[in-house]
Amino acid sequence: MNNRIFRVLAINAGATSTKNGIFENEKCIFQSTIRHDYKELAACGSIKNQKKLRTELVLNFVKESGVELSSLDAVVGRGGIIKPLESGTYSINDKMIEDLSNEPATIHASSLAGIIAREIGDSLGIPSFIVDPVTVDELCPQARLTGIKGVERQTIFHALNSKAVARRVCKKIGKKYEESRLVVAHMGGGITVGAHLDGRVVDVNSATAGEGPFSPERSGGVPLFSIIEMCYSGSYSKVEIMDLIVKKSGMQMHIETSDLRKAEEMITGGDSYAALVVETMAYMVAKEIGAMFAVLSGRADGIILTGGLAYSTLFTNYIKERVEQLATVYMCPGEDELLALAEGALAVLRKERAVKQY
Ligand SMILES: Nc1ncnc2c1ncn2[C@@H]1O[C@H](COP(=O)(O)OP(=O)(O)O)[C@@H](O)[C@H]1O
Ligand SMILES: CCCC(=O)OP(=O)(O)O
Repeated sequence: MNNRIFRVLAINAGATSTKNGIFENEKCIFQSTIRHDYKELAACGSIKNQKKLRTELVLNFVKESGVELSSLDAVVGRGGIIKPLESGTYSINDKMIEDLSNEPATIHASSLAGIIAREIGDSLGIPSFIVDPVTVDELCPQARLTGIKGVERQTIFHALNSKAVARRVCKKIGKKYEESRLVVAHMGGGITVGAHLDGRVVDVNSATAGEGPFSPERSGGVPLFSIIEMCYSGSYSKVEIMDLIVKKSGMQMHIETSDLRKAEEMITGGDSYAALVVETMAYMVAKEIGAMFAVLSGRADGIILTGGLAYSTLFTNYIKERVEQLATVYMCPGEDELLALAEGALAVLRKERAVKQY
């Protein structure tokens, strides 16, 4: 049974991209990364309304691959903002679809991958899964409490890739992930920096809740009173404020692009404000790494820089300058999300791992 070759379609909807892969067992036989123009997505009006565009892109991808849809054994998508849960592979059931279709899931594109995976899976009569969604919750009690009783922190972060690259680095340095201490900074459309202690992410800034560094399109932590003033100014609806924090702020608000490559071109062209914005984003990542280093009591086996922004030497050099005294910095540019999704689905198809129910 385990010698069988399984074909899996993996879908990863990110804030600025749609990434797809077709796997034959662990081997990726066809892959694509579609980087969306900010205006193309904005024209859809809402994340929900991006579903048609992104579904068409996934189906075109399969068509171009030459792989028959009917030859697939499973479809797996990146999970979105659903209820907090433990790490693992989950079957996409009706309750999950309901939660992926409603607030707060609808503020981030990751929810679309699960919805699209289920639709394609159902149309083919094959199972659909999500793996390590963005709401994997392993926070230590001290990371959960806030200064306002009843207001607790919730993890919304790049769980899938952060854990996948942490495992990869552990393999390289001859450690078990379950016995390691790492700081992992995932830097994409959103930026999250987590403290991984013995295989659990015990603290991490939320990607969407106005915490941590600003990112290509998120505000990160901002002075609360200024936001309260904006909320009561009469100039913004609730949705507009949330959109500002999650989709329309950060680097993009400052210099009108969420594409770091374009920002680098601006800097090369002599734009000193673009230079300040990019350097500040890196400064904030370094500051968050320092905070997570403290969470690990000042002892870490390494610091990992990953995500699309980690391709930029300019950006990562700014970070390294400030943190390389703390621990060895490992570079894992891009992400391992498609492979991690496929692996999660394969483990269930091979009955090596029990599928979890939402
Ligand atoms: N080669 C590169 N050099 C510099 N920046 C890059 C490169 N590739 C991607 N990026 C930047 O990484 C960011 C997107 O990261 P990514 O992890 O793909 O995001 P998401 O998954 O949120 O869509 C964008 O700002 C993009 O411009
Ligand atoms: C919602 C948490 C993960 C996240 O921010 O993903 P992107 O960087 O793909 O937007």
